[in-house]
Amino acid sequence: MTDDAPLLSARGVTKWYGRRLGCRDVGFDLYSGEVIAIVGESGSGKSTLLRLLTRQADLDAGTVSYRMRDGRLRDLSALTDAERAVLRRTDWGFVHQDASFGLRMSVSAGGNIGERLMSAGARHYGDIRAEAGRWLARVEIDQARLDDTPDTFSGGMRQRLQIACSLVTGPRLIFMDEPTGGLDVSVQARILDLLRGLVVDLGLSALIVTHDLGVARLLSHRIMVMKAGEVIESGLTDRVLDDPREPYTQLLVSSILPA
Ligand SMILES: Nc1ncnc2c1ncn2[C@@H]1O[C@H](COP(=O)(O)OP(=O)(O)OP(=O)(O)O)[C@@H](O)[C@H]1O
Repeated sequence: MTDDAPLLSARGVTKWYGRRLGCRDVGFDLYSGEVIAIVGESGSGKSTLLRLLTRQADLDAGTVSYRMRDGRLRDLSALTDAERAVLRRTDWGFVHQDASFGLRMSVSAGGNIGERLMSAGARHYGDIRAEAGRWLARVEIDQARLDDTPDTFSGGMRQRLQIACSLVTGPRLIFMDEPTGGLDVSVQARILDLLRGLVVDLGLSALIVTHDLGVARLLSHRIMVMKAGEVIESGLTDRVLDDPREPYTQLLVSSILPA
């Protein structure tokens, strides 16, 4: 397996909720160092797709494969629960819109980062605490807040802490679901700046679900546009946003549709 092989590969990914379509026949390859944004209006299937890719929900049809650290592309369905858990704890990071999905709100900031480090095998208390402090600084949270709990943090600080927790184990792939949703515009801008810097510095791959085309423009190399559960257009971000081919994408870009 060469480095040209995709990191994540989806084929024919399909999910029904009873008779309601979640998503249908989605296929794409994500390469190392690449950021793909999944955009579309509310209910178009973005979060469903993300849950299927991370195997938080079962597929009705299709496959999702991931290139493991040993270079082998493995079908995620063929992994044991333990192997999937290791991926989630170490090689994948998650940033949720709702920080309470990604953080333990009554555990200190240092404890949140430390737990993730320990689940990846770290044992030495002093090292864990030092690493947690470094990561707080890296996401621009005052290290004096190391022992404070996230329920005393602002929304922006919680997102920064989620980012620190997800990156501390050196993951290769980050999944983000509306990472700046619900934040003030100025707070959003600073977090997007931080994310953009980290993605570049660490050479991360990421999949970002967003209804905000500005977020997609700033962070992603490629875009997939979803409508009613299907990917109706995909391509390089600038091409899709500056020269959308599908009438639906044109409406989305001109903000006529509620994104
Ligand atoms: N757990 C569920 N049970 C039943 N139907 C669901 C479930 N989750 C999603 N759906 C349906 O699947 C379709 C896609 O929803 P999904 O949440 O993936 O869209 P979305 O693009 O992420 O929307 P939003 O931006 O509002 O989160 C919708 O019709 C939704 O009602």
